[in-house]
Amino acid sequence: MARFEAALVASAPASPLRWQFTFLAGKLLLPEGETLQLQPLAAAAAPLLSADAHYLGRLEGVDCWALSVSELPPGWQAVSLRAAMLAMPEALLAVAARAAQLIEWDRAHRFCGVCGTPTLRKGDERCRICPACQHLAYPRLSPAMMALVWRGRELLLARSPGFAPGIYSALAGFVEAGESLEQCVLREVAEEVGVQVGRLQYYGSQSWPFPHSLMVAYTAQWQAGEIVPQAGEIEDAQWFDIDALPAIPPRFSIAGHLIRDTVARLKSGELA
Ligand SMILES: NC(=O)c1ccc[n+]([C@@H]2O[C@H](COP(=O)([O-])OP(=O)(O)OC[C@H]3O[C@@H](n4cnc5c(N)ncnc54)[C@H](O)[C@@H]3O)[C@@H](O)[C@H]2O)c1
Ligand SMILES: [Mg+2]
Ligand SMILES: [Zn+2]
Repeated sequence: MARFEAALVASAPASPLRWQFTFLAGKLLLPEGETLQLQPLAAAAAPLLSADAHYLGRLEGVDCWALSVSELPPGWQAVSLRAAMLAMPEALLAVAARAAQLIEWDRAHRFCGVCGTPTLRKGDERCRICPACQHLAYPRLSPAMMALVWRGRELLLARSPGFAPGIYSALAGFVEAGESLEQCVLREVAEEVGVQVGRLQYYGSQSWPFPHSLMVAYTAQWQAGEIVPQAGEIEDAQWFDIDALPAIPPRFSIAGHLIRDTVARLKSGELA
């Protein structure tokens, strides 16, 4: 796995190349005409690093920066972050997720949420501070559970209205104030598909920059209840035999990893 060293400021002499994640209204800028492959830029390449760029750290010794621009520089194209991330190598995915979330945080916290005063970036940590009331705004994360419900050789997969046609996935839902992740799994599964689950097993997590989710994924065994899809949230939900799955998300998302790895565990008898 490529080594990424996070940092707030560049500590060593600048590398001749740099990874630069430049955003325009939430879209990622890539040099025109290229495929969706983000390429390291020569240090002097446009768009030049502006003073409010965010230094992210070093990926395999190459400096990584994030910045936002207000108009499209000549010779660049704006592409969807999701589409670009689908084409990125794994190591770059995490840096792109960090870049996107810092740009969104910087954009959404320019004024103090307490007194409305314009905020400033703190020099010693990733934080915006209000010069009037000292209120601190750190980059916001929204924890969200993901649950793959299983029963014997079957998986409970669902689709939300915004999913690509035919795609089914694991259930997902934001953790609410005062709730643990486990309580969120039980609540969201009951709300979204009407069944009760148990034997929660942690699977893994993923930073998900749309716009600032932190996905925490579990497998959960069905305990009771018939599927009743939540109107408005869940377009369809069904039990699928592990040898007859519908189209599922690619391995780019933790849902894609979770479903494929759980199928393997059910087939091997590791999960039973
Ligand atoms: N990486 C993956 O594999 C994967 C797969 C599915 C969903 N997700 C993500 O999981 C997250 C939650 O999924 P969901 O949309 O089903 O959530 P959900 O089931 O809780 O329902 C979404 C609703 O939650 C509310 N909401 C929006 N932002 C919120 C926030 N930050 N905190 C609390 N409530 C909020 C809104 O009313 C929204 O309609 C989303 O960011 C989604 O993109 C990731
Ligand atoms: Mg949901
Ligand atoms: Zn303030």
